[in-house]
Amino acid sequence: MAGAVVFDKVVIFGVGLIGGSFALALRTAGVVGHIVGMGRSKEALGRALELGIVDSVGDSIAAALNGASLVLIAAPVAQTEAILASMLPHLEAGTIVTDAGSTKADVAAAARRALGARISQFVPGHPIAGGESNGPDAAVANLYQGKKTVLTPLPENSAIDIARVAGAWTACGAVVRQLEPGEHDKVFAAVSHLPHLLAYALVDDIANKRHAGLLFQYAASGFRDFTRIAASSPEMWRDISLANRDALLGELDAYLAQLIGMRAMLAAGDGAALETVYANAQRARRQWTGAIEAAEASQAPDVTQ
Ligand SMILES: O=C(O)C(=O)C[C@]1(C(=O)O)C=C[C@@H](O)C=C1
Repeated sequence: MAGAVVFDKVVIFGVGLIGGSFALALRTAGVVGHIVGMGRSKEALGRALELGIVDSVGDSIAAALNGASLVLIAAPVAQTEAILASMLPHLEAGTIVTDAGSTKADVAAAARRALGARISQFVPGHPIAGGESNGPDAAVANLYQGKKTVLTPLPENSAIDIARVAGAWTACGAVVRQLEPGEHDKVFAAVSHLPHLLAYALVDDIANKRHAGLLFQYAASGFRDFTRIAASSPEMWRDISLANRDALLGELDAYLAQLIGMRAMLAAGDGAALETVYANAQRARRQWTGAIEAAEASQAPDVTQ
C-alpha cells in the first residue's frame, strides 16, 4: 500500500471478531510485519494461530510487548484497566496503544488510572463495525471496509501517534473520524447501546412467556431483523451498558416516554397519531439508508474506466 504507515510488530489483546478482523485487515493491506495474539482464552488464541490470524501467541506480556509498534485492546471494556496495568511495566516508549471499546469516557478514565504519566501513549478508538457472532472464526479481513472508526484522542496524545492509529484503521479500509469522548458516548447510547438493550429485552420477554415455543415457531423476518443483535455477547453488552450507564439511562427514559405516548394513541384508537409517528420514522429511516447508499456509491471504485 503506497505511502501507508507500516507496523513492524502489532500486539492484539482479544483475537475474536474485532481484534481478529483488525489483524486480517492489516495483513491484507500489507502494512504489518509480525502479529502477536494475547488474551484470556487459550482456546481462542490457539484457533487464531491455526487460522493464520496471528503469527504467534505471546508467552508473557513482557515478551509480547518487546519491540511492539502498536497494541490493540479488543476485549470487553471492563477489562481495559487491568490489561493496561499489566502492560505498564513492559511498555516501551515507542509503542502506541489503542483500543476498540464501544464506550470512551470510561476507557479514557481507566487508561489514566492504569497508565499515569504514560497516558500519552494511549489513543482511544472505536471501530463502528461488528456483528452478533464472536470468536476468531467470525473474523474477516473486510469487516472495516467502508465503515467508520471514531478516535477520541486525549489532550496528551501527540499528533504523530494519533495519525499512526488513524493510519492503521485507514489501512483496514475504515473512514476515520474524531469525536470528544462524552459526545461519542451520547451518540452511541442512542444508536447502538439502546437498540441492543431493546433487542435483548424483547427476546427475553418473549422467551419468558408460557407459549414461547409457539411464538418462536411463527416469528419470521421482521422479528429476526429487529432482534439480530440479541445474539451478541452478553458479557460485552453488560460491560457497555454499565460503562455508559448515564447516557443509556437518558436514552431509555426518552424511549419509554415515546412508548407511553404511543400506548396512549393505541388505547385511544388514534390511528392518525400512530400513522404520523410511523410516517416520520419511515421518512427518517429512508433518508438514513439513502445517505448510506449514496456514500457507498461515492466510495466504490469506478468500474467504467
Ligand atoms: O452489527 C452489530 O451486530 C453490531 O452490534 C455493531 C455495533 C452497532 O451497534 O452498530 C455494535 C457495537 C460496536 O461498538 C459497533 C457497532
